[in-house]
Amino acid sequence: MASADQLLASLEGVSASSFSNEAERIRARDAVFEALRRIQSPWDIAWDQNWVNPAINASIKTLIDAGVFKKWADDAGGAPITCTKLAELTGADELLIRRMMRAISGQFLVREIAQDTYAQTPWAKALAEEPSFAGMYGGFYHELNSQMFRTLPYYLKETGFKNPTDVNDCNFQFWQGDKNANMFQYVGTNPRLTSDFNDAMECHSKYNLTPWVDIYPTDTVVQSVAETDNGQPRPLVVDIGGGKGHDLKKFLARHPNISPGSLVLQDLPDILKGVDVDALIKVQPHDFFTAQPPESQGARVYFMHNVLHDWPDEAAKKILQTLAPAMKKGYSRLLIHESLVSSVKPLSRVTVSDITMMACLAAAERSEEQWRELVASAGLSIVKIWRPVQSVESIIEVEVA
Ligand SMILES: C[S@@+](CC[C@H](N)C(=O)[O-])C[C@H]1O[C@@H](n2cnc3c(N)ncnc32)[C@H](O)[C@@H]1O
Repeated sequence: MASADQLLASLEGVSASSFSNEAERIRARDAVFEALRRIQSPWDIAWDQNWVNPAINASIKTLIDAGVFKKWADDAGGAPITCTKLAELTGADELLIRRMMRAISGQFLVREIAQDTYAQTPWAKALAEEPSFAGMYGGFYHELNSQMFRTLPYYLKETGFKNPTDVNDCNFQFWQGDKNANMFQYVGTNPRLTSDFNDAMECHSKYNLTPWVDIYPTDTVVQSVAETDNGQPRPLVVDIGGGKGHDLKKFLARHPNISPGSLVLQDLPDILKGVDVDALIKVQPHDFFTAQPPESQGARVYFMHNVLHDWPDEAAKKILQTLAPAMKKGYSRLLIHESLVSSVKPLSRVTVSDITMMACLAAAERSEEQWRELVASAGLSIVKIWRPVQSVESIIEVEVA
């Protein structure tokens, strides 16, 4: 048995770059987290969850809003810095900054290297450099997600602990006290929430997920003979519920020589307001509960990323049934880019997302069996499930049955 000193010494100096690949890093992270849980007392765990997380999140958001991370990077070059200097750069109260920097330093989010002097960590650097990462602490989480987690237990108690399945009568409406809108309609009416929501999705896509072009052989899409309609080529990829278009941007970066009009970005009109995409990507407001517009029918690929997990089975089936007539048999494919809940030891990222879907939309993450049932219920069939090792999400390739 290693002594405490030996154990601690072997942990010192370990960082994200200590591993030869991402799979090893994830394995180490999970092992260390499991060890932490064994070391923690029950009180430690309850303290972290109920006191630390809310206090630290509030401090982080305040420091972001005051411009601390950005000014630290832009005006001080990211070098070690005092709270006096941070107050000078931001105009915020020095004592307020000191209290909050002390708090986040206690969580090892910045490093205290001398009295009242802090050094950046990769996390603090990312907050400065990446607006969508800072958006993880934005309105979408503070004003929406965390509010819904607050009411979820009360809502479920009131329902007699029933698994929720109605997107128009669930925890979201319980929180709002109003049954006239679901979460997406609510987000769409508030431009700031819309922007925060889009940032959050972009950030998930950038940091949390393996890009779809690394999972599915997109060469086969580009190489296939394009179908035409009266001489006009059909779209290659229609991204349904595509948000800011980050998945089409990834496709375009991989296949820069495709012709204009090949890529179509669809979402609700409010969500698409002000999206900034390459001129090669056609932006097309579209509600997926209605038929595909004629010019987007018969596409080679319809792509849905984290769309169906937002909807309970009945609504998800309706979305698929509405899309199916636009798919050309033997040519069109639907790529459903989603997580699969494993039957044994499912990934924590997926199980947490599952409860988020429940809290916001009475929806759920699905197992392979549930995906198969859903796809078949809409008259479609699964060709193959592309399941990358160590990736959170898979691609379910679907054709007209
Ligand atoms: C979880 S987000 C995923 C966004 C994007 N595909 C991604 O992976 O980042 C779900 C998207 O579905 C869109 N959406 C919701 N209801 C819709 C509808 N009725 N028609 C079209 N898009 C809708 C939302 O606006 C949102 O952008």
